[in-house]
Amino acid sequence: MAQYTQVELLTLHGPVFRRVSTAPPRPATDDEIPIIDLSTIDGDFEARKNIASKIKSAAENIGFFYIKNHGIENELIERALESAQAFFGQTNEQKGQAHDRYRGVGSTQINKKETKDRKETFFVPYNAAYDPTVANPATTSHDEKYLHSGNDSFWEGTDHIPAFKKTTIEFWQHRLTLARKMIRIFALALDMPENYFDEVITRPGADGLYIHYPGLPEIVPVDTETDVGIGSHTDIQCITLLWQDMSGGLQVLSANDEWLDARPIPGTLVVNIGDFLQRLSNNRFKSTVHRVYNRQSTSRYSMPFFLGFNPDSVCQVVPSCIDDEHPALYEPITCGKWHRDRMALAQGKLSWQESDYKSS
Ligand SMILES: O=C(O)CCC(=O)C(=O)O
Ligand SMILES: [Fe+2]
Repeated sequence: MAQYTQVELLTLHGPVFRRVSTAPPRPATDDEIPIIDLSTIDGDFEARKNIASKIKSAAENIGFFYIKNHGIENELIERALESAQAFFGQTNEQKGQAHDRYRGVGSTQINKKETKDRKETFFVPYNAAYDPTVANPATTSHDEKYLHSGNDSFWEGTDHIPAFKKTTIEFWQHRLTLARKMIRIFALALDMPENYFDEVITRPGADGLYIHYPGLPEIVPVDTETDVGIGSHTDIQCITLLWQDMSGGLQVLSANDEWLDARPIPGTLVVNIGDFLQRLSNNRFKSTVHRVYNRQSTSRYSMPFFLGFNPDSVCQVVPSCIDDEHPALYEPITCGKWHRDRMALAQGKLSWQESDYKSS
């Protein structure tokens, strides 16, 4: 008989409980987490519709899939990985110099019912000055100023790492370009015109991260305070593009309440849907619970990229996801407010009762 436990997630509607099998994670089959080939993404419309139909089915089922032939050169990924390793290889004091972009091991706890996260992170938020599609980066709205800090001084603390800034920005730019192409495919997958979301991704939330999960001997003895790499959670914004090294450890909660290993596959990125896109799709596309364990002796590195929509654009449930049987479940809202409130909730600065999201 299968045994179950529960995962508790903090959401803006209050806590949500998910049943989870206590069985160890098992490998996902190719049907469960499919590999989708993007080699024709720049081809004709029929080819893009074909990709969209595969993404639609993955998005409606598990909310996770791999992409291959995604157009980001392996050479660039290797350089980015070297930059991440050089950054995390510094002393804590040196890492602290990139202070507002660096979070140390155990400084976050994404799931309050699990342990602190045994990972360290460096992140780069959206900056119009690096966005290849923005002609005049100087003009920013209030919300953009909040999310997209133009304060670039943190790079100074990384000056001594050769090409760190250049490589990090280059990798961020390529992922932004790919994420925008993916959002056009997602519009098709939602049975909308391809350009449906174009106006809300002109200056989007776009956070590029380097993550290091230290190996176990680096924390002696085994530290029960920081057992999980990153606790069970869902991503906040629209889509996540994730590069992971060959360590393994990323686990995805299936619709049957089982943990599945999203095993590393060379040449691929993992794509998953976040809560904001789930909301806009009236829950048709799934924002799926996932977590990372790194219980081996060696480091695990990953590089996620989180795409939201423009923080000040009001977005409503996509019309194709509403009909008589499926009325809109959610009010229009900006991705900026959604993101800010979710981050505040995660940091304990907002309790769900205070928020505007309480269901009546
Ligand atoms: O490191 C990974 O593989 C996943 C990280 C993740 O889920 C996150 O940062 O939201
Ligand atoms: Fe995540």
